[in-house]
Amino acid sequence: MSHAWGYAANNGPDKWCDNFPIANGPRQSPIDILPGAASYDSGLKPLNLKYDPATCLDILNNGHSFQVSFSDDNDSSSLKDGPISGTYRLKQFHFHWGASDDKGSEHTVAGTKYPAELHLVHWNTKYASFGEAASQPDGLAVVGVFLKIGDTNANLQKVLDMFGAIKCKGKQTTFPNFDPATLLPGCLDYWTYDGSLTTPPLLESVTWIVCKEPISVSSEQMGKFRSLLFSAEGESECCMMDNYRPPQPLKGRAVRASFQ
Ligand SMILES: NS(=O)(=O)c1ccc(C(=O)N2CCCN(Cc3ccccc3)CC2)cc1
Ligand SMILES: [Zn+2]
Repeated sequence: MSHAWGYAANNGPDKWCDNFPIANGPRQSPIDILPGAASYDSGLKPLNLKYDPATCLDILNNGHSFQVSFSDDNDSSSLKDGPISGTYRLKQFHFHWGASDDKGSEHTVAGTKYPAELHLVHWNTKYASFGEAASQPDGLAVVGVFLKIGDTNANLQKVLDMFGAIKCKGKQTTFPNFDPATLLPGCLDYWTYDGSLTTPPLLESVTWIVCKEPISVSSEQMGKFRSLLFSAEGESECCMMDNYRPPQPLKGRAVRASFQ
């Protein structure tokens, strides 16, 4: 049976526990990050991100967000060091955003919501595939980057310019030679904690790495995000917005900081 989960009142985050009881589990994401309660860990290494634009494949409207997917049959685009051991390969990146600029991020910082949040999804190569890794406690590492209203982001605009081809759920088009490193902030200081996927199946397999520094996005660019549709061609149009899960209980977890 396919689970028709979404972000509406009848199928949104408050209803996900009906089909995915792990929604009330011990290591759910996102969380509200309290910088004053995070403990600086001098043992945390700098993030070692290596991305090859040649691995960029396509862009897809999956009905919940849009995602840019990468070929992951070698380590050309991968994450090492930081809080993790071994090598994690980049699988895809996607975003979450709000109906207005005062909300949209999944993680919050001392209650502050950003208008959007980028997730770069990586899987642990000690497992055979993303799908296998997604069910393991150390299977995934997701780098989260906040978007903050400011100057137009020319690198992000390259992604937004593809939206005409993926307006509706299920639409996909090729997207060669995009470098996801251009979406990273200049400073890679981060918070890290053990968490989960923020969408069903909400698997508790994610080492979260949330960058302290946001990247910029203009208010007009945020409007472009909201021009995508949750709905498929021929269905009544439903604008894609507020596709974020609110913060979940910390349940005793430690949040570590890579910076003082
Ligand atoms: N917001 S986030 O936490 O960064 C996030 C990261 C990844 C996905 C993701 O790619 N998907 C699509 C399909 C794969 N499933 C896992 C799976 C389920 C069944 C059989 C194998 C793997 C996960 C959801 C979603 C959300
Ligand atoms: Zn996400």
